[in-house]
Amino acid sequence: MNLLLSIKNLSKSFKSNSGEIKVIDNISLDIYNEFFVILGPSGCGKSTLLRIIAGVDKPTSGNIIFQTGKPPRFGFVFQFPSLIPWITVLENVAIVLKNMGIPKNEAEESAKKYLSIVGLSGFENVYPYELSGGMRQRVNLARALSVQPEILLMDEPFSNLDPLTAENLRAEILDIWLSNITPMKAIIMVTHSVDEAIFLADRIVILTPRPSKISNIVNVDLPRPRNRRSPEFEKIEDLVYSYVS
Ligand SMILES: Nc1ncnc2c1ncn2[C@@H]1O[C@H](COP(=O)(O)OP(=O)(O)OP(=O)(O)O)[C@@H](O)[C@H]1O
Repeated sequence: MNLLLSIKNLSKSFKSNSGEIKVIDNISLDIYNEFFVILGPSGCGKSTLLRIIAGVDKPTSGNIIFQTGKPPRFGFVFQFPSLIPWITVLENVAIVLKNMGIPKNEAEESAKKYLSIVGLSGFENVYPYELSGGMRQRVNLARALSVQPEILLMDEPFSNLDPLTAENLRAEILDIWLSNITPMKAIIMVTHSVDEAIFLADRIVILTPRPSKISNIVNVDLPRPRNRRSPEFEKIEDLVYSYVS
């Protein structure tokens, strides 16, 4: 495995009316080319950690060292897709590429390609309000993939979807990840679902309640697609639950 980034002695506090709230307490982690999941209870600081990795928030102390010496290209998928309502699905993806300076035709061709990868061929010319929640999240994913990220950051991407849609999308993200059709070297995903973490991850870091420290790191060395009913899956589930509780 190739090391991509090292989180070194990272702490984060926020100022509030009642004083300082410490959210992250001295976390150090190495992330390799892997599907890496950050698991922890609500409010422990998972999203904050993801935002700091992305460079959109700053740590109070500590830092992140990128192996290449500079931050890689990130793609983001958040829990709630933030699509622009008055432009089509195709334009919602292409706009990101046009903003990067890619010419209109090329941006639209590329947007079509990524919409097809996420199973939305034929929906290019519809508007976001015409889509189901799952389809909107697919557009979000197409948009994140279209920038050809080296690291895809996902913050609870399935938690606002119905169970069946969430399960389909999990399978598709795994397919995309395993097929190497994109230059993605790692996926870093935040969740509070133990089941989802074990289903998807190569490794899971389990955080404690706020201020979050590392409780444990678990390797999920199971072949894919994973069978949730297998004794091996259940064994890891028991182990992870023993660390979260
Ligand atoms: N900009 C901010 N200013 C003040 N407090 C903040 C800010 N961002 C986050 N927090 C606080 O930091 C804590 C951690 O928030 P964060 O969203 O990182 O947690 P989380 O583990 O992702 O939670 P959840 O699973 O519920 O989404 C929370 O108590 C939150 O209120």
